[in-house]
Amino acid sequence: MDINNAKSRVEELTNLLNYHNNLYYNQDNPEISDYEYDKLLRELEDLEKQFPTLLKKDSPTQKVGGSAGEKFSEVTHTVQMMSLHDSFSHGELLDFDRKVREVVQNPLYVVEPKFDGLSVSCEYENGVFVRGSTRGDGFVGEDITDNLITIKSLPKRLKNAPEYLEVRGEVYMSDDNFLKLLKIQEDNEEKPFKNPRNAAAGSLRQKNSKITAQRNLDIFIFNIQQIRGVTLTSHKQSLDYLTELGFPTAPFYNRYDNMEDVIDEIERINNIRGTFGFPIDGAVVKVDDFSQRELLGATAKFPKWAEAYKYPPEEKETKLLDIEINVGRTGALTPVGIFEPVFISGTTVSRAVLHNEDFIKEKDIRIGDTVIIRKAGEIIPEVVSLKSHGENTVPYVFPTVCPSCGSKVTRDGEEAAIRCTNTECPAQLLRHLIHFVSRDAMDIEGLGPAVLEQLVNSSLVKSPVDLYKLTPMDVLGLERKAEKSALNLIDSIEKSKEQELYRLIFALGIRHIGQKAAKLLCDNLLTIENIMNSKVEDYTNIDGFGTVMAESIVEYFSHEESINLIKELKECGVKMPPVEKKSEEGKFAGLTFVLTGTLPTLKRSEASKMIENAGGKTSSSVSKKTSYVVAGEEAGSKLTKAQNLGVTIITEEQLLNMLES
Ligand SMILES: NC(=O)c1ccc[n+]([C@@H]2O[C@H](COP(=O)([O-])OP(=O)(O)OC[C@H]3O[C@@H](n4cnc5c(N)ncnc54)[C@H](O)[C@@H]3O)[C@@H](O)[C@H]2O)c1
Ligand SMILES: [Zn+2]
Repeated sequence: MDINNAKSRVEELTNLLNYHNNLYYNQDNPEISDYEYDKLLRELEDLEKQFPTLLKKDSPTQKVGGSAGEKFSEVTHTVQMMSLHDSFSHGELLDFDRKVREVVQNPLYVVEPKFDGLSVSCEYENGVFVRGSTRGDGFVGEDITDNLITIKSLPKRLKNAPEYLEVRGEVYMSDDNFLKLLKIQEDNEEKPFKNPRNAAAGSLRQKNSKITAQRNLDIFIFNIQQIRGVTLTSHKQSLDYLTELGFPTAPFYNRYDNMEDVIDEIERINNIRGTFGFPIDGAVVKVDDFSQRELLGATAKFPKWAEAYKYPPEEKETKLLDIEINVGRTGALTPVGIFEPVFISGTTVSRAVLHNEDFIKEKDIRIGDTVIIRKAGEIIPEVVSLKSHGENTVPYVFPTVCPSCGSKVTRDGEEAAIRCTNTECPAQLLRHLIHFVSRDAMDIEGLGPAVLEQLVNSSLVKSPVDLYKLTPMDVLGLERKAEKSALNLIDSIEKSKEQELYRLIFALGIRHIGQKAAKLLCDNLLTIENIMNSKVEDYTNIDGFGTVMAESIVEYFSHEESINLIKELKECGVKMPPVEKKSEEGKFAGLTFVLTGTLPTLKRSEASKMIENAGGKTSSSVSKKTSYVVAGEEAGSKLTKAQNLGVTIITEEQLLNMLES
């Protein structure tokens, strides 16, 4: 690869990883498996090693991926909460050992399970739990004290405690509690969490600590961040001490003086990892002696005295019995493999995603074949590859008509997806309705998929408008609907007429318009009429709005059906209240700032806060719409871009002066 290719791949990987970091850390809703994420991160790390000039200070390889959200108040960590460097092979562990031995002599290593949950810090003053926080970006986290209090296994009072103690641990959800939660979510027809880690993170970062309490989280404490009044000299000693104080610590943490034994221990843990009852995604090797740790030091992101070993995702062979085709909301046909049930990573599974037509063709996967499936911490596993063809199997032919409505399907251009374009397709209608009533959209309680399916099948509902025409008698005619719940349902449909405008825009299910984009549209264009009648340029003038999104809206409202839908919804009483324009308060109202490089005194999060408090906006990328770029030391590509675009560049000092003046 030459430097130019490498440069564009580095940029691409950086964007991708930042995108997935946001989904994973801030929304607890990853799109790809950890395994796939780790592969992308490793590719970036390798490219940066090969082309050191491409290494940026804010690369995902150089910083912890999270950030403190707006839901909670911020906590500044006295001791940085770092990440761990990953190894994926025994060879990499030997490299780690070699590097350690270049600095210190005769290291002892402690090996412990790597819990798969959410990293937290807990502080105790004179033995009383006073504060707990998330890792955030490692420097500033979120105050989640109230939520941590609900965790039974976390001691709130310590006996014989030191004057001050800050410990670090991992909040997790046990396998049992995770399976229970999935069952509850299924019964309530809620979107299930993808894996125990996301369930733990999603449950802990709840504004309402009552919800956290219901989720039955647990915690393991694995480190002392700060202590006053007691002196400890090694990791093993501090884990023993934590156990003595009553903290839940790892069920085993053994110490070794050579890498062969360390690797044996790591593999022993791997072989029994399904039996623990709590989720782990690897093992951690740590230099035991604190004075040796000091000599080894740290990078910006992780200590050089510890290494994580990530276990490969579990893979199993099974027989493919059938291929089912699901029709999604936008009409996309997705193949799902149905196979002989297998037990994998803690659960029995019998369905797996088969991606798309190209995937099936490329691997020549046929019904009756033996395939390899993998579950990389996800609940719905995926087919990885073909193991062997079964007897008398024939190549799979992807349907040319929609399995739901029988219309001919199309495949547009480059896209791998095959779609049914019939606007009256019942399968699409059902998906569309499920989306329309969902919690983030019109939020109609009591209208789960099962009820909607009956409404669609009985032809009572042919479009979202029909929901607003339902009578209690219609609903009572459905299976398993008692009078009370029928009335409740009509009531919640009625209530949804008052929903804010952005919810309706999101509910329409316009391609590329998620909840955030819907909010942007409403905040800037204020009324449904403006949103329906604007031109591509009007949309792209909105900060955060791209051409793809703009074109998608224009295309959506170019159809008569879309215009009629809005009209009929209005006639049925859906309010679509106009958005009140935010009063232009604060010195920085209407201004957008981009921060880049290391500022001399402020952390970036602090500077952002100050800008936002003054009514300004901050953005992570420079465009023509940027008002100011605040540049610190070692500012990289954003600075160059600002110069090219002629955006005003200021220093931290100038920013502070502007705020004060
Ligand atoms: N699927 C996605 O889209 C996606 C996106 C971002 C990150 N991720 C996952 O998150 C990982 C990166 O997250 P990270 O930076 O938190 O690193 P990490 O989770 O791989 O390792 C660091 C963490 O391990 C935890 N830990 C658990 N047991 C421990 C023990 N015994 N000792 C010390 N620490 C222990 C700590 O809380 C620490 O924060 C990636 O490798 C990836 O697997 C996935
Ligand atoms: Zn169809």
